[in-house]
Amino acid sequence: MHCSSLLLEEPIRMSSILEPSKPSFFPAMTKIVGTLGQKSRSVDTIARCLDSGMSVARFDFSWGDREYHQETLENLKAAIKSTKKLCAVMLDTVGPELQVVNKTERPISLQAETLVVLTPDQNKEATSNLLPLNFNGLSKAVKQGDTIFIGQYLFTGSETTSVWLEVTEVHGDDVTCLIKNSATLAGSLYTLHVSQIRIDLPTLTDKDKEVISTWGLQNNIDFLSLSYTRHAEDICHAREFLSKLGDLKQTQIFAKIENIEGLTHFDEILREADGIILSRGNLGIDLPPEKVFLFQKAAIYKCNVAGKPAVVTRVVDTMTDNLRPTRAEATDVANAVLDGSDAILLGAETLRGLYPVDTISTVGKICAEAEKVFNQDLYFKKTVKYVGEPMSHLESIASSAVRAAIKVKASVIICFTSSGRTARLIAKYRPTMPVISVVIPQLKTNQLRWTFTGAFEARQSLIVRGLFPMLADPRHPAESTSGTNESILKVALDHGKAFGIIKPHDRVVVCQKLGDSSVVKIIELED
Ligand SMILES: Nc1ncnc2c1ncn2[C@@H]1O[C@H](COP(=O)(O)OP(=O)(O)O)[C@@H](O)[C@H]1O
Ligand SMILES: C=C(OP(=O)(O)O)C(=O)O
Ligand SMILES: [K+]
Ligand SMILES: [Mg+2]
Repeated sequence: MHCSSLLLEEPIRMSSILEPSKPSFFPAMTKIVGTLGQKSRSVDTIARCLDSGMSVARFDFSWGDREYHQETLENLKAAIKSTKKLCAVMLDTVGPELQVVNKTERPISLQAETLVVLTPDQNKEATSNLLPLNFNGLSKAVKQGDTIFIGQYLFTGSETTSVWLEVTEVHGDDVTCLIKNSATLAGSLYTLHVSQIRIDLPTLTDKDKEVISTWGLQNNIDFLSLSYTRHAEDICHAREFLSKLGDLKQTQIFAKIENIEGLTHFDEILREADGIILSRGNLGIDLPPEKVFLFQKAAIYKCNVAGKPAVVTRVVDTMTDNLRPTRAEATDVANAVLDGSDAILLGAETLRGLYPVDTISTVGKICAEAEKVFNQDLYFKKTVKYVGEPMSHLESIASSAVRAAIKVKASVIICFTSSGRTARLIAKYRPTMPVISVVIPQLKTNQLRWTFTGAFEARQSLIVRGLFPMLADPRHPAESTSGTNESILKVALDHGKAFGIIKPHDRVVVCQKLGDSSVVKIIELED
């Protein structure tokens, strides 16, 4: 994984492409977020997902109730225990998502060139010419000629179960549309998307607030995935809401950019958010297809230079039903890694797919191959130039640690961190070797009870490219004032050896704060 000799910007010997990859004890540096649901909720399947490289589990409240998701989460906990693999928890909100309500769950066949009426009257039964919605403001939001898309939850955009409509008339609360392609809507949950309009619904809905303050609080969620983030204020509101919920003030907020409104406010959203999810499913409907790549490259660049994680969705849709991705999908995953993304989010593939575990391992393998040819040198220079001078003390130390590690061909960087800040700054410079971030717990009190910090910080690094957290023993002194306190370092080295990433005679770069000075040191191991 770490000593790459190939660079895409240089001529590659074609036969070298076929050389087998060196066995790696570590999964890819790029992280995998899996959406857990019907096909990925047993303890056994989740354990295999963890073993294949999933490090964040997404629970999407667009569907399912609290009890259902709690059962899945209990299974996740059991799987974490049996595999000894850490996994973070992400709660995904419903937000202003428009849904077709099909209470009977009978399939509805829609015929091209016929008319269908969209109504807010949810007491009506869904039929081939009438579709009830969960929203009563559609007729005020659309006009004749607008394009509407309806697809099953986690649609790919091209299946025979998705339909495109054109608005022909608006009367009262109802909207009449011409069906552009024949399709059969099967199942109970259908998402409706109107291209490029504003939906007058709050980003954090009452249902979302209820779920966060019950399920979210009970389970100490690491990430809130804020669906349809459209403005920076959406993040501020969500942050304010979380701040009143005890430990959830530590929850990180990832803004999902799913429409043009979010895209146009990208810079202000990035300033407030802890990370970004490039929600290509919905955004791919809102944007003309020829513009999607441009958004992806521009957004990932901005996340990279800000040092905030970028997560890309909808990568191997066809693996929902197939054991192998298409060539286009396989290339797309690699390109996401080359663009600089931190993590890949799997949706339908793990939720209702036939091959959740194979999907994770296939995506992981593609990521690992792409990481080998990632032009770290170019990336490093670009980032240093963007940051400019004078650099902050910590940023200078972090970038120097990465530089030193590459120069001496270190097998791993070990960093000590409490808040996670140092680890994130090291990851920002995209080292080619894994970073073991040793999270040093701090004891804190609220006058009633003592608690240790560190668990959130460790799990939250599971979405950052290259970071592999390790929780330090709280009995070790948190404030190490002398270089002689090396006991935690020894534990970290042993951890790396046990995982097979550190071998005898390897070089290791260590980045730590000692008293009020920061040090980068290079150690050469004996045996
Ligand atoms: N070898 C070590 N053993 C124990 N603690 C250490 C060692 N090296 C550094 N530390 C402690 O780790 C903590 C790292 O936190 P800090 O430097 O504040 O990072 P961040 O800003 O990322 O939270 C500090 O409290 C530091 O004293
Ligand atoms: C992941 C996405 O959103 P959802 O929450 O609807 O799956 C997406 O739009 O790509
Ligand atoms: K959602
Ligand atoms: Mg979406």
